[in-house]
Amino acid sequence: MTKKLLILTTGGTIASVETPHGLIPALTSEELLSYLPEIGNDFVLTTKAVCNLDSTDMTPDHWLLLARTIRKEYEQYDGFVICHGTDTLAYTAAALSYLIQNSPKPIVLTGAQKPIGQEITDAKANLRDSILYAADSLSCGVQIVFDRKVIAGTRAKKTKTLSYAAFSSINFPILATIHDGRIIRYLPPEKTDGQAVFCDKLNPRVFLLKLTPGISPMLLSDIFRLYDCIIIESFGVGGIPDSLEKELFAQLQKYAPEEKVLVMTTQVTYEGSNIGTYEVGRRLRESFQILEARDMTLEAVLTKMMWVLSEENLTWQDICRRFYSRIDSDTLLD
Ligand SMILES: NC(=O)C[C@H](N)C(=O)O
Repeated sequence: MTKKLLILTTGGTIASVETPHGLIPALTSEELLSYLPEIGNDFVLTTKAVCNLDSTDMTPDHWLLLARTIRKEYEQYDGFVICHGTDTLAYTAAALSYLIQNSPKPIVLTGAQKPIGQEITDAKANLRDSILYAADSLSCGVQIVFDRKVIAGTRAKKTKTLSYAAFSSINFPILATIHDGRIIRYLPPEKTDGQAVFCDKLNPRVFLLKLTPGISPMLLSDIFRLYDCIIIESFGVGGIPDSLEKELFAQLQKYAPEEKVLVMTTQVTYEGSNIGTYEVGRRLRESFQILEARDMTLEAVLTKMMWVLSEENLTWQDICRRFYSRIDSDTLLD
């Protein structure tokens, strides 16, 4: 049977045109697809514009809108392709991985470094590969297809600003590559027979504090007052500098661990954190109940915490269980 796919567009470079003020997303979803006239012979493709933004302007509300749109259309289609700007694509992919879990149908995100209307562009190949991947019977769950690579939705990070190879899979193997329309899978997908589980809430009050040498503790009390979760992006495997420790510990003592959730992660891209390694980190772990991101990407930690804290009245045990639970127990994805 011919596969029916829904192509959702959100803007980004892929749909942008050159203007005197710089690139602006302007193409309609039909115009975008018209650049691949031949692909309509093999699949039934329907397009729908969700928004038309540079992905700099995507927010948690847009992630919820995308999840709601897919939920509404879920039964009508065999798979979904989301065209998205590359700058925050990894955040959207991670957010959708938590908002739509256990999906037997593929939800593929793609974009481009060059607009689809330009003579030299990666947009057509990325869009074509995404459609092929979303139409393949073995595909399932949330993934990014970009520059011939298939990356798990919670493992992608934009690591190049200009190159076509814009995304890397962090601390996890690439799931597949696509060459001349052929999908070569490195990890066999575990297709679930169950139902997709949709979530329609996120808690956006999650703050990222990136440590810099000699950082001032001045803003800590405001951050703790305004946010429900503080992610500290530490330097290496993890540690709290002297300049911050006194005020951080004072703030943590004021709240129960479930009131203000502290998550430790690292600003180093590969190999993850381990706060227990050095004295500068272990003191924190021995004094307070905190979460550790270990090898997760920042994009995944931030969006997962928004999902974890979307439920009300969670105990510390509930928070730990939700944060450390794997969204896919077979492939060990957090
Ligand atoms: N390549 C791109 O798509 C970058 C663009 N600024 C965006 O994220 O929308």
